[in-house]
Amino acid sequence: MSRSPDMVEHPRPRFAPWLMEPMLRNKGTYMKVALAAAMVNIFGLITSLFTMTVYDRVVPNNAITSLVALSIGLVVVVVFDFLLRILRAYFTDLAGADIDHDIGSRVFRRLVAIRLDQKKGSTGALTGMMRELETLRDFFASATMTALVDVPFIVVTLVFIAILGGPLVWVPLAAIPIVIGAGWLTRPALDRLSAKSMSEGLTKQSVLIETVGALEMVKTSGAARLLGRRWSAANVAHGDSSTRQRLVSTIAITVAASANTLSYAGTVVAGVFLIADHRLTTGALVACSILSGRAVQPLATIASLLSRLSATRASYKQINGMMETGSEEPGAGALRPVRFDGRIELRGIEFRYPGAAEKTLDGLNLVIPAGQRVALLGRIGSGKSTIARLILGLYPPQEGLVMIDGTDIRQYDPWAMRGLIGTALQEPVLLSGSVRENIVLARDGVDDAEMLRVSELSGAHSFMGRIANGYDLRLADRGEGLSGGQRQAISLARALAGKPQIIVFDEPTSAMDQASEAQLIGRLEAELQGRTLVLITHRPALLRLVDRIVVVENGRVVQDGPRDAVLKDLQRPRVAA
Ligand SMILES: Nc1ncnc2c1ncn2[C@@H]1O[C@H](COP(=O)(O)OP(=O)(O)OP(=O)(O)O)[C@@H](O)[C@H]1O
Repeated sequence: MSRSPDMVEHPRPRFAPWLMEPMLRNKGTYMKVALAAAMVNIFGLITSLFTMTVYDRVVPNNAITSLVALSIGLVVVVVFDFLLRILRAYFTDLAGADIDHDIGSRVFRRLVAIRLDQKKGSTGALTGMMRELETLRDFFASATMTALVDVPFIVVTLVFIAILGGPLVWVPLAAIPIVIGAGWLTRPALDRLSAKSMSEGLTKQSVLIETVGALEMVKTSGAARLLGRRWSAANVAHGDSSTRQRLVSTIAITVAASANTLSYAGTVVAGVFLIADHRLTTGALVACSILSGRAVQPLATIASLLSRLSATRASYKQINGMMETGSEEPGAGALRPVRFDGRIELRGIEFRYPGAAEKTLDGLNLVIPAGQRVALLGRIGSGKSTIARLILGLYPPQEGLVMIDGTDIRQYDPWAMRGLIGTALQEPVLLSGSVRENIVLARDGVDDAEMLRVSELSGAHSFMGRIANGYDLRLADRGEGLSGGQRQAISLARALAGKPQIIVFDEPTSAMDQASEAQLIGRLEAELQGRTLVLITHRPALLRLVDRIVVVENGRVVQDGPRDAVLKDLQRPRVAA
């Protein structure tokens, strides 16, 4: 009788697809690793048989001819063993590098697509988490794979000992539970300490990133003392938990090492009695003592892996948390517009930032017809930049709709949609690399001619032209090496490149002098004809660019009309209530 599909339970996979898929893709390579590892184990057994034969047959009979033959055989085994070990390491690294590359790109793609309203943790914590990928890759892709192949050979080795040495097999058998027990007993403490140590490591990283990113401010505002305190507190906490974590894992690893020695020595001691009873030859004893060490050895490796398992699990949880955070990655049915007319509508918007007590936008309605140029005015903190963020789909509103060209923007592929909107936000953030790269940003359809055109428009050309190799000038992180106004001009050029039909400018000239601003406005007037402009500004001069002014207060539109009428009204002296 066939079961209905609904009755079939689908257990949650133990590991997430971002980890499993790249590993399974390398199945073939791991099979080769397993084969090489199996051969290496078999060679180990052969070596012990060689020793036994030498002790039992060659030494008593002084059989030099046999010794030569055996030695030649052994040399062949050693050569193969050498080659297979190298191949094993090579294939493991090959698969590791492939997995690393695959997981790395998946995690990076996800990081860029992370939904800002669901993002948790500071920049430092997020970058620290990327470092955890190393721990994860190393565990899953390298060491564990090799160790796992050795495990079945524990049984084979024990069977060999039982055949050669009979009851001697009880010695390594007794050592095995000790190793496993030490591993399991220390696990809970290790789990706890690993998670603690990792989160404290991330705190350290956060302080560091914040300090390095704001070095100029740290020096000028005297923030070094505050940050120094935070750094040493994070350092002490991290040092403390790492020391404890290492201590516990050392205990487990050392128990395994001691069990290995005990197993070897115990076999020798017990073997002496068996030889006395004529139940064992000297050669068999030597072979058994070698083999008993080999039987426990993989467990020692596993004990050390178990001690790393906790750290790996903590890293896995951390990265998986990020991978499961809401993503902007578009579904299969997402719309990918190639051009906008430029009509923007915000309908009944209620918006509160995650964790904020107050609503930032409260019942906001705004329709901007295609091709209209609108300024958003309002006091600081009134919600103007938030409106821009909502139009760009950086945050979804809790209530209401944001539409472009009559379509709810949630239906658009966010990357495709933002590619059609020219955006210059309040903080002009440049990247390391050349000025050219900063303007073009590897976008299709922005060639050198377009780059020069927009640089002239934004005013960037006036200073880039004066610098030798202007556009190939390499900038340090965040565009260090350029003035605030220069950075702003480059960020404007970036926004204008490709002639987007919709432009969103947030304080685009705040760092410019009046003359540069006036020239820019003159050039933009012609450029922005027929395009939709959302301009957020406190600078009156810029209002020349717009047809309409919308005044925002406490997240609502309180005034809206043609530019001159609203300006006149705003300039009228207010009568105190
Ligand atoms: N990422 C954020 N998380 C939480 N609250 C935020 C965030 N960004 C802004 N806010 C809050 O939202 C409110 C509106 O901010 P917004 O940046 O939209 O103001 P604005 O009108 O653009 O101000 P300004 O003219 O100073 O740029 C502010 O009270 C601010 O505290």
